Amino acid sequence: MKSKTEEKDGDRSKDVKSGIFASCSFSDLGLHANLCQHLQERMGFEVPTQIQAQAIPVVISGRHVLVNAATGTGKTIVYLAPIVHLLQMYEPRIERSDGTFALVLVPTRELCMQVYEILQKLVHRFHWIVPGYIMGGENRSKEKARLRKGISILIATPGRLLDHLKNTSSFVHEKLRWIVFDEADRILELGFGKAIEEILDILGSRQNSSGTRENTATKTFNAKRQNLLLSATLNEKVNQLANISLDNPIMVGLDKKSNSQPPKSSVKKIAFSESDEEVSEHADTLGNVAIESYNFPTQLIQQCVKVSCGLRLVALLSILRSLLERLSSQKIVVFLSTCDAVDFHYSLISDFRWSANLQAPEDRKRKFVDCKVFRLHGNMQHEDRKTSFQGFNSEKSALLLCTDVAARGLDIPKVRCIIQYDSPGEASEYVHRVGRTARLGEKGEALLFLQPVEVDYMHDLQKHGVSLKEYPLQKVLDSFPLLGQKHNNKKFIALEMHPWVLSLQKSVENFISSEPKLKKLAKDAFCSWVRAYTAHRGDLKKIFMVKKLHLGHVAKSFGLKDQPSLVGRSFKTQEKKRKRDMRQHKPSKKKARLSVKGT
Ligand SMILES: Nc1ncnc2c1ncn2[C@@H]1O[C@H](COP(=O)(O)OP(=O)(O)OP(=O)(O)O)[C@@H](O)[C@H]1O
Repeated sequence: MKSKTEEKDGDRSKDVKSGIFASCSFSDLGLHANLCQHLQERMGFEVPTQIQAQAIPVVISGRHVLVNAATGTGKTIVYLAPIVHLLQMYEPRIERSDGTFALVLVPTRELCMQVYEILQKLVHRFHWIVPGYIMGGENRSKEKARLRKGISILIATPGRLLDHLKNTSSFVHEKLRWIVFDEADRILELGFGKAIEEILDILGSRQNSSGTRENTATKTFNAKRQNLLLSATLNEKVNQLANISLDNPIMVGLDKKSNSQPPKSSVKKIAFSESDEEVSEHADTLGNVAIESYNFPTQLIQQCVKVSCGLRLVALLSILRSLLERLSSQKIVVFLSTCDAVDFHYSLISDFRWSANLQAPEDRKRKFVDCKVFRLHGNMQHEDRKTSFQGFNSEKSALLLCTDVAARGLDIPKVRCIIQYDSPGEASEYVHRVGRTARLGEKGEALLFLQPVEVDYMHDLQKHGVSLKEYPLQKVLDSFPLLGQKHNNKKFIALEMHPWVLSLQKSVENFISSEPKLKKLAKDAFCSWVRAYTAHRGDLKKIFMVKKLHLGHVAKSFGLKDQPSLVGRSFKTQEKKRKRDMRQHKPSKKKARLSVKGT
């Protein structure tokens, strides 16, 4: 028999799910019966989500569309299902020699593989529709061979696509009908703007640069072309992309509750919630589609861990241990700002063994964070990156340490907690990072680490509709027994003096100083972390001020006992080297910033 709490939880989950799923069926949306049956029986999708119910008929109608909906609401099917539906209707049937009919552009390799895998399942009954992918890091000649044979629906990262468009003469795309930009804003943030313009030019799908829409009858714009843009966060960059790539689009998913300015555009707007449905015409250009307030899954618990710099590492390790003790099966993702920081924390967490008794012999020490650990960042070898991502995906209980390379679009089953150990910068990145949990009505929690000097960032997030509760760090620290005894939690004690904190910090420092490789990783991570901290942009510079950092405390947060001046000197040396390299290579400001961020 179910307990009352379980029943309540069940009811709540039903409520959440009813806000996500629509009350119609896939066939009501106009999709082919075979495809609907396949979605239900093979993929387990009983009914469409609300955004699917809203957007699929619009995509089938052939209009250009801009889709905005919360993370994890099923946007991938919004474009893949109508494309498969329309392609399977072609008479005579399409053939491989016809080349590519649909192109899906995504910002990262992991997302490329993920969309490809969903597409593979979706075309299962339509064997004449060939799915394929091309992306950075893969073997070019093998990709050329696959393109020569013909790929009907192609998933691609922008750089590699442009490469093939320029250099692979056997890549047939004359019949291209759809261009989809998934995570459109991220593609542009990663500096692919110029590549996208070139791609649109080569494919003859770019509208004129004056910002006014070209008549679809003009020579460059193919009347049959249908372009789609999707993201959970829209901004001025998407606005620019929309202006150059969409023709008289319909916008689906903008919620009335958001503080968005109504777009001054010829865009038709359809509200996300069915009861809210509204279609309205606006004036001339796409103008301002920036959304200030973001939508979050209602079941997502969002908290903030306020902790001073020197205690960050101990707090992180303790929270991880507490989460894993609370639920034996836990999938946790920790976001860090740089590749070096990922490598250091990965090695530390994988190897650090501990006993509450500091004098205990090595063989009596146990792993402090007892679960499988994975890492993911842009500087890893392509194959390692693949193995790591697939490994974390398939585990029931595991920890992933990563940069923002994992922030977008990734649909990893059963992730219960997102920890933002380093803050995300732009609020839109916060949205995507936390969006890796609480997907499609599942439970999830998100913890954001902030130092006391950074708390203004919470106000910045509040402007975007994010409200954070304080995480009970003291209570968690009190809950750990030292030498078999729990801390007397009736007595308030400053975290800096907390016996658990002191003991753990000392053990971590001893462990790192005894492992030369780890110590080197810690120093590198320290240096790149400080550099990344200086790379915050715009108003965020006033919150994340490097001047306010105590470098000694930063060193402590990497378990370094060295005096800050020593580590600081190596930081200065690296900084000089970086400036010298920059002078030699002269990358654009944007690229320099990205390399500092090092995702
Ligand atoms: N109609 C449906 N019924 C059940 N599950 C669905 C349905 N549509 C999609 N899903 C599942 O929901 C999850 C989220 O889908 P998807 O990754 O497309 O979300 P998204 O909106 O693109 O998220 P993000 O903004 O983070 O990229 C996936 O696991 C997908 O298989």
